[in-house]
Amino acid sequence: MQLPRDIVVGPDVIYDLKDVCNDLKLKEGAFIVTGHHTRKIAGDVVYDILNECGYDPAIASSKEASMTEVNKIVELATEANSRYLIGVGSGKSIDVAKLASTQLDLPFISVPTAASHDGIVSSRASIHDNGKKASIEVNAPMAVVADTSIIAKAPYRLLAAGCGDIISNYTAVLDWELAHRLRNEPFSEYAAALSRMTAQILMDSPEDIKPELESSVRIVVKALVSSGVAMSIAGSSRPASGSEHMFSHALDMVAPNSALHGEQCGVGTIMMMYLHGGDWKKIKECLEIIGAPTTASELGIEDRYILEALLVAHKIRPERYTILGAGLTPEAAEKVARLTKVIS
Ligand SMILES: NC(=O)C1=CN([C@@H]2O[C@H](COP(=O)(O)OP(=O)(O)OC[C@H]3O[C@@H](n4cnc5c(N)ncnc54)[C@H](OP(=O)(O)O)[C@@H]3O)[C@@H](O)[C@H]2O)C=CC1
Ligand SMILES: O=C(CO)COP(=O)(O)O
Ligand SMILES: [Zn+2]
Repeated sequence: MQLPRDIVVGPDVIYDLKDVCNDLKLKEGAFIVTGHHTRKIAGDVVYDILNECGYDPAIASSKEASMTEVNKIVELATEANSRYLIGVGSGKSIDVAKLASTQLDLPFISVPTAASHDGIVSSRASIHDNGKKASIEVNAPMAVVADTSIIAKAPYRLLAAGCGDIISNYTAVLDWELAHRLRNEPFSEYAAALSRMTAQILMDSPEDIKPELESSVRIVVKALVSSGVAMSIAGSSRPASGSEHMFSHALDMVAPNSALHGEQCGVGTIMMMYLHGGDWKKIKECLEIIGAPTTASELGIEDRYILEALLVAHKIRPERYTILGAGLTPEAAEKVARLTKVIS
């Protein structure tokens, strides 16, 4: 099991990066992978911090989580003789840096600028290749530096999306238990309990999550860290990714304009909880309090794509058994989407 050695969360901790690097015996040879927006927000700050220490860093922006971008970063980091990689930004930049560092067999540090997904700490990378998204086992970050002052200034939509990604742990664990019972799939009680407890913390007090509040960011970041740790314990994304994630991945494929990963997973959780016979109304209510989308129109996605995604979701990852089983009939898909008021 791989876990980060240092996890630093709090206001202005980006300026502790030098100490974190020193603790890990990482000095010269940083390669910073950042995004187009997040470069100005934090990528250049990280560059300046390391440059002022005389560590001679290199920096590149990545535009998408694709194998093309991973190959580009591997090439640039090799040319620069880099000794470690730092992913600074959103889910896509972090995933690209994570996979590139694994391919190069170099240490990786995660510096998220938004609390929008639990990949900030996980030993997985979600990368597009040949039109399909793959969840790849990678080395976990050696350290995570989550500056809550930066994250609190990110658009609130990103924080609400992170809550959707956490709440989705409920149905992910139910799917995992189902697969364990029906298919004798290996199951970790500890990873499942950690994942469920993480979702429970948010469900118990969703009103604590508010825009521009450093305390809200701290709650969500800590939950995302726990969720990522649960994946590392399990050695797969099972504790945090079930049928609701398959629905989100399917939506990414069928909808012309998909929404944020965590937003789609939250809406997926409402519908998958209905299929599990659980309290889907509570999930919906909790997302509403947080201010995350609960309907197709709030996602900015037409109803017909929701139905299309529901029909193909079981094919996204056939080896991962979930409540979707061999797939929904068109009538069942329409029923779950209408009853849960995801479509009107
Ligand atoms: N590896 C894993 O275990 C997991 C991976 N994922 C993956 O992560 C991705 C989703 O990540 P997510 O972060 O939701 O979405 P994106 O990576 O699509 O980022 C959304 C946008 O937010 C911007 N952004 C980030 N931080 C800030 C900020 N502080 N201020 C202003 N804008 C900001 C980004 O800018 P910029 O253009 O600079 O990037 C980007 O345009 C998906 O590809 C998903 O599959 C999700 C969960 C787990
Ligand atoms: O998004 C994830 C967990 O929140 C990772 O899951 P996937 O394995 O579905 O990419
Ligand atoms: Zn997710």
